[in-house]
Parts: sequence; structure tokens; C-alpha cells
Amino acid sequence: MKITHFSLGQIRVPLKTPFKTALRTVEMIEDIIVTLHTDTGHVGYGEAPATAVITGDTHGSIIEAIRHFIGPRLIGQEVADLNHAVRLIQTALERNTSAKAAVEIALYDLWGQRYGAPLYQMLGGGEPVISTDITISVDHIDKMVADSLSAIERGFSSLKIKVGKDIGLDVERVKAIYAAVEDRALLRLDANQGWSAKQAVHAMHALEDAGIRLELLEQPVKARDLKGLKYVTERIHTPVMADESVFGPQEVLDLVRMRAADIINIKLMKTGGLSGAILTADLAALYGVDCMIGCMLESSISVAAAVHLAVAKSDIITKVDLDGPSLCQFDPVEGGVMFNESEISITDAPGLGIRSIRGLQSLD
Ligand SMILES: C[C@H](N)C(=O)N[C@H](CCC(=O)O)C(=O)O
Ligand SMILES: [Mg+2]
Repeated sequence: MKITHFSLGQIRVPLKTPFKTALRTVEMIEDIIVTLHTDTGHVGYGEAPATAVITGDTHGSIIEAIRHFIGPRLIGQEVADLNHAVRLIQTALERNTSAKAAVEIALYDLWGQRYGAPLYQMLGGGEPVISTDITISVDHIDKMVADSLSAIERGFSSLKIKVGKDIGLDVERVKAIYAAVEDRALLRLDANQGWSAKQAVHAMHALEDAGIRLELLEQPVKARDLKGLKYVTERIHTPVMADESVFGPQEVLDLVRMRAADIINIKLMKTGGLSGAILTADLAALYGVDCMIGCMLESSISVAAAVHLAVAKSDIITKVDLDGPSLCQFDPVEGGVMFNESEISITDAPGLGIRSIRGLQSLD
């Protein structure tokens, strides 16, 4: 099975409710889709969101990176020579992790199809069912409480509460949600870099002293502020997770050396795809650092790849934040992974199992 050509497209999927974090507000997923075609008639699909505030990737940079740097290198490559093709992708240009991730995902999709097996089996197997949390956007307190209760009614037992907008209000937000939810869901906080280290410690002490038990606090301080992250980690009881501070293996090593956080959030769009995510997870495991698998605002194309990885690495990846598809008004994918609110399951279909993508607009 050889890659003959590639094509680029875009999907637009409105969100059920605006996604609001300390970094940005988004109402629609508008991701770039890459399709790899082969001489056997098989197609592989990948997806990249333009999360400029985190990865630096824009629609323009993703298209340019794939069209002129990464895609042409894959023409004529044998899918079975996976490691060689991955190397071509990863060395095509610096950074551009979302563009690399999209192409890698499409390649791994083909790799599974080449051997007639679902991707998770190719990656080592596992129980093909996982459950995800759901994000509660930062908003007025009443709205966040209502959104949390509605998520519980939809069957979610783990809520990722976005904070980081206003320190005083954030404490009140979490207290109100905690009281309303009672013990029906586990709460995770994500400040998306919105606090200073001192503010984070102050806020978390206020919550901990009030008897509020939280599963973890994600990325309280600026991405580059590893000293600040360490300052927070050393002073609060709640485990601290690094997200924007850790893209791949290099940052895992920095984090481990400094003992700056307890957990890391692995995302395919930060690692440049599955190969980097596997390396990152294995390295974290070597140092006893717990892992979450997360996503950006992605639909069920690239999130499917993360699901396959989560299943195959469930011994290392113990926390799941793959709620992108649950935030969408509709699923643009025919086939593939089944997203049913908090429950995510994988069928026996080879690769990612994607049969077609609805509403895919060509960019060629
Ligand atoms: C969608 C996911 N639950 C999430 O919250 N991801 C964010 C970044 C998403 C974005 O801004 O596109 C995170 O973990 O920080
Ligand atoms: Mg985060």
C-alpha cells in the first residue's frame, strides 16, 4: 500500500454552547482535514485545529506546512514502513505540531487498514471502551452550576471546570459548583495559565480549607513558568497537572528534573501526533508521572486517534479529557469511534474506522 497523493479540506461544526476558557472563546470547530490516498484505493484521515494561543498553529500555517513541507514527502511512501514515514513527517519542518499530528493520524489510520486491524490493536490492544469528562466553560456562577448539573444528568461523572478569569470569582465558582454537584461528580480545575503562582496557592488554600476536594488543578500559571508551577505544586494538597507547559518528551524531562508538577496532559496536537504521544507517555511512566490524554477543540476524527491511543496505553494514561465530540452539535463522521456522551467505544473496523466525513469542504 503506497501513498499516491493527499488532499486538504475543512469542516465546520458548531458547538452546543460557546467554549470559554481563560485564553479564548470559541463557538465553532473549524478544523483542517488531511486525506491520504493510496494505490489500493484506501484513504486515511487526519484533523488539525488552529489553536494559535496554545500551539501557535493557525489555519494558514497548517495548510502551508502540510501542502508544501509534509505532504509532498509522503508521496510514493510505503504505509507498512511506518517508522520511516513518521520520520519524514517529523523532520519536514520545525514545530507545526498540529499539522504534523493531522498527517500522522491519517498515516496511522492507513497503517491499521493495511493490516485489517483497529488502530488500538496495532498499538498494543486493550479494552476498547473508555469514559471521558466534559468541560464546563468559565462563565457566570449560575450558568456554570446549571451546566454542571446538566452534564451530570447527561451521565458525566467527571467535570473539567474552567477557571482562571478572576481569582475571587473563581473560588466562588468552584464552591458553588461543588455544593450543587455534591458527590455525584469528580471535579478537575483548569486555569489555562490564568493565575499567578501566588494567586493559585491562595485560591487553592481557600478551597482546600473549605473542605473542597478536587481531583487536580491543571495549568494554573503561564506555560513557560515552570518555577511558578513548582511553587504551586509544593504548596497545595491537590495534584497539579501541566498542560500548556508540556508539549513532548523534552518538557517531561524538564518537569521531572524540577519536580514541577504531578501529572501531565498529553495531546496529539502538542506532541505532533501519535509517535510523540507514545514517547511522551512512556517517558512519563518511566519517571512515575501520571498522564491524562486531552484534546483541543477537535471533532471525532483526530479525537478518535487519541481514543485508540488511550485504550492501548490505559496502564499509563489514567485520565481522559476527550470531550471534543461531546461539545459538538453533530458528529461529522460516518463510522469510526462511537461517542455517546461520557462513554466512548471503538468498533472492529480497521484503522480509525472512518467511512466518510460529512460537509468536508475542499481546500485544493
Ligand atoms: C476540549 C478540552 N476539554 C479542553 O479543555 N482543552 C483545553 C484547550 C482547548 C482549546 O482551547 O482549544 C485545555 O485542556 O486546556
Ligand atoms: Mg488544559
